[in-house]
Amino acid sequence: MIPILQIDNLSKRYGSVQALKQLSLSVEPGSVYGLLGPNGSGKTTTLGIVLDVLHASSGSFQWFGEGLSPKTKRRIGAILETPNFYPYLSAYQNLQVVADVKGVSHQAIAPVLELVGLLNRKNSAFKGFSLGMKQRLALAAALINNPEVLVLDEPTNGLDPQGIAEVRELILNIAGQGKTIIIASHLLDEVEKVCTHVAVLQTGELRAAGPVSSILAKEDQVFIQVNGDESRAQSLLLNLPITLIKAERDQFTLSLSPGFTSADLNRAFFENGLVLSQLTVKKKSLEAQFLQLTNTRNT
Ligand SMILES: Nc1ncnc2c1ncn2[C@@H]1O[C@H](COP(=O)(O)OP(=O)(O)OP(=O)(O)O)[C@@H](O)[C@H]1O
Repeated sequence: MIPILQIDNLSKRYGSVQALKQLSLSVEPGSVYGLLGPNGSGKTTTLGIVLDVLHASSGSFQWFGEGLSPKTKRRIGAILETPNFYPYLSAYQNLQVVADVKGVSHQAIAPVLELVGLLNRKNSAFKGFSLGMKQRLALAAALINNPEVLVLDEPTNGLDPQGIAEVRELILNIAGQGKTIIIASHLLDEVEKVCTHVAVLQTGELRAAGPVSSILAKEDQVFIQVNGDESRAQSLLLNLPITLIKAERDQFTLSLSPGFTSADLNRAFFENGLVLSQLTVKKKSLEAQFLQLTNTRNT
């Protein structure tokens, strides 16, 4: 399958600041892809480059397997900054302006207002909107030409808890319609709640990337391969203090309950006459490391 976005060895230097170092990642269709990192880790720089607002120092990227062109740009909707609308125009009138700029029929306005929950406020002036409503109107504007991908930079920044919940729910709704979404966020909690995949950035370097469930796993995960009787291994595992995450022939991924170590697991197999040909522990430390980096869970 052709990735929605493929980034290869992207680097960016601002004078003496190396903002991005050899970043490579791939966003698959239908995913909600989080770029997670503390302030200054290079998220906005990455989005700026792939949206053609900034130039990379080196490296390349492709959208839909092609270079960026007016045609590919039309397939991407983006909100990079706090949205700017005309304060005295209504939500509907502001979207008329956006529709005209993008060459879209005004018939597209009502459905996107409905999607973001602002249809009943369509005649209210923008200046009276809460920050959450302003952000939802920005999402409506980004969606008006029905793009395949939505790119959002810190979409819940500055919102109150209710606004945050509304915008996150809306993002999930939009993803549910089959759109691919790329979100930059410094909030681990946000990425866990909204994203299917994550790339963790620190000072411009990729620390880890993959499905959220494996990258931000709560427990240490242990991968084992059994030499010999797979079904006996299965039944032994059922009687041990572990949670089975994945079983594939003679290979098992599991998490250990507190107090039960990988040495205990190895001994249990040995005592039951089964030999492990491989035992690898994937530390949960990424979450711990990330929390240390950002020093917060939800600010
Ligand atoms: N125009 C610029 N000139 C010089 N340095 C810059 C410029 N823009 C960004 N930087 C630096 O590049 C690094 C990456 O910044 P970037 O804004 O991409 O990070 P970020 O993860 O998006 O953080 P934030 O959420 O704070 O925007 C930082 O060290 C930042 O200070």
